[in-house]
Amino acid sequence: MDEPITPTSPIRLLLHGANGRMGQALLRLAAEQPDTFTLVGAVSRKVGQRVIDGVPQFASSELTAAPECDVVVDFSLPEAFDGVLAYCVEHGRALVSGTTGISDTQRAALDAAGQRIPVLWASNFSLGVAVLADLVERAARALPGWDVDIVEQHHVRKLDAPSGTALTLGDAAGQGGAIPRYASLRAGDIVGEHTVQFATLGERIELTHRATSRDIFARGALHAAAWLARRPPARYRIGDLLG
Ligand SMILES: NC(=O)C1=CN([C@@H]2O[C@H](COP(=O)(O)OP(=O)(O)OC[C@H]3O[C@@H](n4cnc5c(N)ncnc54)[C@H](OP(=O)(O)O)[C@@H]3O)[C@@H](O)[C@H]2O)C=CC1
Ligand SMILES: O=C(O)C1=N[C@H](C(=O)O)C[C@H](O)C1
Repeated sequence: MDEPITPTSPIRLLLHGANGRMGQALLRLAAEQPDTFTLVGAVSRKVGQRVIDGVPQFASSELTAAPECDVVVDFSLPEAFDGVLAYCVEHGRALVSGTTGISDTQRAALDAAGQRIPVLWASNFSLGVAVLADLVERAARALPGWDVDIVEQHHVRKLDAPSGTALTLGDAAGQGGAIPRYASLRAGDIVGEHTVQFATLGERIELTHRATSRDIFARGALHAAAWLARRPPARYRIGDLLG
């Protein structure tokens, strides 16, 4: 039987996508907060079962062999997403996911999972982007008929386009009545940049967010994990977390 969770016991965290760029940032930052988190496992596609720096490693095909946890944090790829979501629903684990490029069917599965487990998915866990989305909606509402274009730039290894954040900003513009267009650039090691441009004859507004470190996303996701771990089942949004 699970140990009772008290506010003083660390949250048992299972990391899915641990070998990746985000996974490595999450491992480092979670390990720096031993009073808040106990890392019970790190899951990636290629590893077998072994222990690195005190953290048991599991291949995604062995997910069910991972120890019990209070929350799973997932930053992987769309092809890995169904497996981790099914695991969380079946085993009653809370899920924080930042995996982008997921399909409409996968989004619907997230909604359905909210009936059974606490689940929070966000395309971007930085505070700055949450504020930007709010600004974009207000600007779109205040500027009817203006052209709205969203330009996103990321590192060359990013697979999905437009980025999840660009689509979220597009939704915000849509809430304000705009029909946005998207442009994507892949260059060098850019962590993540998003510009929303509002243009009409004779004038132009640009709202830009630049991420220079993945730690902002990892910190936001860990904050979300600590918040979500002890909540009742529901499909939560980042706005619920930020109030
Ligand atoms: N919401 C947010 O704030 C942010 C979201 N992201 C998103 O997070 C995701 C990860 O980004 P990033 O870390 O840069 O990507 P990486 O490619 O560096 O890492 C992906 C990870 O997923 C694992 N993986 C891939 N396929 C499978 C599979 N079939 N089963 C299990 N695990 C698998 C990889 O394992 P292995 O290495 O063994 O192949 C790796 O650990 C992306 O979708 C990205 O867009 C990124 C930054 C911020
Ligand atoms: O893949 C990335 O790197 C990022 N992905 C997220 C997205 O698709 O918006 C968030 C951030 O921009 C970095």
